[in-house]
Amino acid sequence: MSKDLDLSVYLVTDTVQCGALGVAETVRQAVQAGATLVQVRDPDADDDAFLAMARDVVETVRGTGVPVLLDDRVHLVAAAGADGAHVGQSDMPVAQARAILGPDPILGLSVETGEQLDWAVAHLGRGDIDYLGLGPVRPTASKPNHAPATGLRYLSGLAARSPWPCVAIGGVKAADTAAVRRSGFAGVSVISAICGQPDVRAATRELVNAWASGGLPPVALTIAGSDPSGGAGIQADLKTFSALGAFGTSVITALTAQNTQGVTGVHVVPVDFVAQQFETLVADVRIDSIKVGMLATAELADEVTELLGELDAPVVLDPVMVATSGDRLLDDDAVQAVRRLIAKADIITPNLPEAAVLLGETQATGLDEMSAQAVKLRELGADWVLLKGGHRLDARATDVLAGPDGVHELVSHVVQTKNTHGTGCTLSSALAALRPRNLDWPSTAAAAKEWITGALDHADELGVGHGHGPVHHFYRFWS
Ligand SMILES: Nc1ncnc2c1ncn2[C@@H]1O[C@H](COP(=O)(O)OP(=O)(O)O)[C@@H](O)[C@H]1O
Ligand SMILES: Cc1ncc(COP(=O)(O)O)c(N)n1
Ligand SMILES: [Mg+2]
Repeated sequence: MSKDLDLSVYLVTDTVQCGALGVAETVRQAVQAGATLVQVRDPDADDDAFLAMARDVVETVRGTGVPVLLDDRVHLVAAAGADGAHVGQSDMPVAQARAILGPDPILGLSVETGEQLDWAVAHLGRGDIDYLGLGPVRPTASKPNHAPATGLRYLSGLAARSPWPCVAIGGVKAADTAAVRRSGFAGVSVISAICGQPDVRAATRELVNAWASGGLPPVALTIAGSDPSGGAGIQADLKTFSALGAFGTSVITALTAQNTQGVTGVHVVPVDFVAQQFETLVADVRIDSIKVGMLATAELADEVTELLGELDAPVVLDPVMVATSGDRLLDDDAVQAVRRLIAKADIITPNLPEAAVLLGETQATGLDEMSAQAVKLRELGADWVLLKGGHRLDARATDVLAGPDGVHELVSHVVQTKNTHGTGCTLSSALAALRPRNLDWPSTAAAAKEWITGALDHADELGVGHGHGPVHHFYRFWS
């Protein structure tokens, strides 16, 4: 019988390591960030204290679909309302545990050696247990008396012989996750990689992402126009992706003839060929995040709206209307089509003039007005709105992020430079590059804002063009 167990990021609690945050709160945050299975473990607690803690944890994850197992104490599973148990080699024998639990609850078994695996294979039925925990991968503080760490290579040999899915346990870190996955395991089981980490959500997210990607870098897609001067459009997006560790792919919507002083012409790619670029790409390449920029015409905007429906990846929409130089990049009659596209986006990044056009209002001048407009823009259907304040710099460069739980400001110092060509393109593609490795949009936006401020800080080092030059996408790499 398959119980459809997702073992990929399996949290085992440690009361001491969870520290002041506590076991239940640690579990709550980890599950929120994507942990798939939880085991309550505290060998030192008496049954009453353990039961209370287990009930707390069960209550905390209720409704999430994430199962809760108890370490060792099979007799408390029913009382705690837990979904099963995990037994070690020196705990209650599997047959007895299964007899107490009945056929449905989840039962896991720790295995450390080839002999133990051979015994399990010879004596246990396929349905007696649901998974094996193989370890330790490294020596750990949680289980100091256990067998010396045998390492991943030895354990993956056991996993290959196991008729049950296996998780790797014992000192596993996010950086090990890709290797664990490639070694044939169904998941990583961790204590200290989550319990006691300064940011439990971020630590869990790192494991979840590392597992999901198998250690591969995210692939980001930009759907945008070309800027031959290299500071905006597709060129800025690919540089940004590269600088931030995402593999860049692109679908080109329009060619512009453009330099740092202005746009002298736009050649729109036929809609069918935009679709062909997209379909050919996604037929072969996984896409982890998408940035949409210049759309030029209503027809293209509608086509892209349709195409995005085929992918399940976060979408950043930069509703590009006018270049820094003042030249139009979107037909007047295309604004309605861009509004339709907004409903397909997770986050939109208008500048102040674009926000005013989308709302049919005058341009915001104060921060309160900016917040109000950001909130109103959410009604167009994107969960998140990053309203950029580059067109109203005072003592600070302040952007406003509006989301489901309110508004907050993203603040940086003002950079004294005229080289701001492509700042909007660069910021939106930074969001797309960073989202797969961050927990949520607020943390992604904070990282993107910090990065673009650095790119502006170093813009004058490039000396490209005579007008509004580009920002320095590779400031973290070039000396
Ligand atoms: N001179 C500056 N100093 C610091 N940050 C800036 C400056 N100009 C723009 N920014 C920032 O760059 C990003 C792009 O904003 P903005 O210039 O409004 O977009 P767009 O290029 O689409 O008009 C925002 O985060 C904004 O705060
Ligand atoms: C092809 C293309 N796409 C977008 C922009 C907007 O530039 P900015 O990032 O300064 O808003 C641009 N100038 N050219
Ligand atoms: Mg812009």
